[in-house]
Amino acid sequence: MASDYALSLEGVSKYYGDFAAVQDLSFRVPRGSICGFLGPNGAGKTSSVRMMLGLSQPSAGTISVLGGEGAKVLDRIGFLPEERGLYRKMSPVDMIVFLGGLKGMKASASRKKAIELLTAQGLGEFMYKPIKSLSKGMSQKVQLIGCLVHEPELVILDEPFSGLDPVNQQGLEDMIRDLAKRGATVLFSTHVMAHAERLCENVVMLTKGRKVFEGTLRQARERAPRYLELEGALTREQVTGLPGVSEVIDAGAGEEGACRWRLRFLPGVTPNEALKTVLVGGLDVRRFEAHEPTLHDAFIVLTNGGEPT
Ligand SMILES: Nc1ncnc2c1ncn2[C@@H]1O[C@H](COP(=O)(O)OP(=O)(O)OP(=O)(O)O)[C@@H](O)[C@H]1O
Repeated sequence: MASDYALSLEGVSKYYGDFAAVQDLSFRVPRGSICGFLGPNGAGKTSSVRMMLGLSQPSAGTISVLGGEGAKVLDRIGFLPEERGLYRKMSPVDMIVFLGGLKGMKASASRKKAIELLTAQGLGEFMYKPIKSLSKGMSQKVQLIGCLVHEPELVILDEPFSGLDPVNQQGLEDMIRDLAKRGATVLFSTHVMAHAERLCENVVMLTKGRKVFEGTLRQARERAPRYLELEGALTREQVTGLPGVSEVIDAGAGEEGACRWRLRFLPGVTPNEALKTVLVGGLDVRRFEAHEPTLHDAFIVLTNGGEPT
């Protein structure tokens, strides 16, 4: 029976000399899912991706890709590297036919697919012009289409959103969703949490080569503290005494001389009890706002601001 996982890493480490770029990394990506591979600069994302593809060998541990090893299943993988590079004098169609050929596609089949995908991505009028006449966003789309032309089962995208404007970022998000809809597995690396928040079921977070989190978006957000902001004629003593409060931060002056307090809560405690006490107790509150943590909040906590915990 085929494995339920498109990608599986077990105890993987990568040393460059004495320096450990990746340490004891284990995680799995279910088939047909979109996985965000998250971490600050230098976390070890690219080093890990290169090992998944068989472009470099792990110093320790094992990697299974589509039931085999990266180098053996390369034809079933689509890869967008962080460093982009296209032949500037070639046209998008010829470039994509060339890239399809590297994956064993016949020129007639890849040409048909290239025209179809370029047209769908709004590049119809540029498909026979030299790539050097395209904008950066357009070139990036061409490179992405080049890595998808052979309809790979697993798509690995290293920092695919970097250098794209918001409209092209949105277009790329749509392309990633479409890939998953047709059954492909997508893993993309990024340090911008908003993309992962919109796209992923599961995320893996790395810091300084070590995994600090693996799980669903909801599980990640639960790791960040919630907070409640209260504005009114309230003293620090009054808000500190509310149920479940772990920390009180002065958030500056509110309107008409009111105080603004930001309250953090003990792990697992919701702000509900504190709010009830405020309202039932008749405290002078003019405004309140409960803040649900975002993936960005979770990233800051889980990566300890980029330092290992
Ligand atoms: N070939 C190499 N030789 C020595 N050190 C390397 C090599 N490649 C990467 N490193 C180091 O390993 C660490 C992880 O780098 P890597 O490129 O994997 O991180 P990353 O998470 O992809 O970072 P970024 O988001 O900045 O691209 C960094 O400290 C980097 O300097």
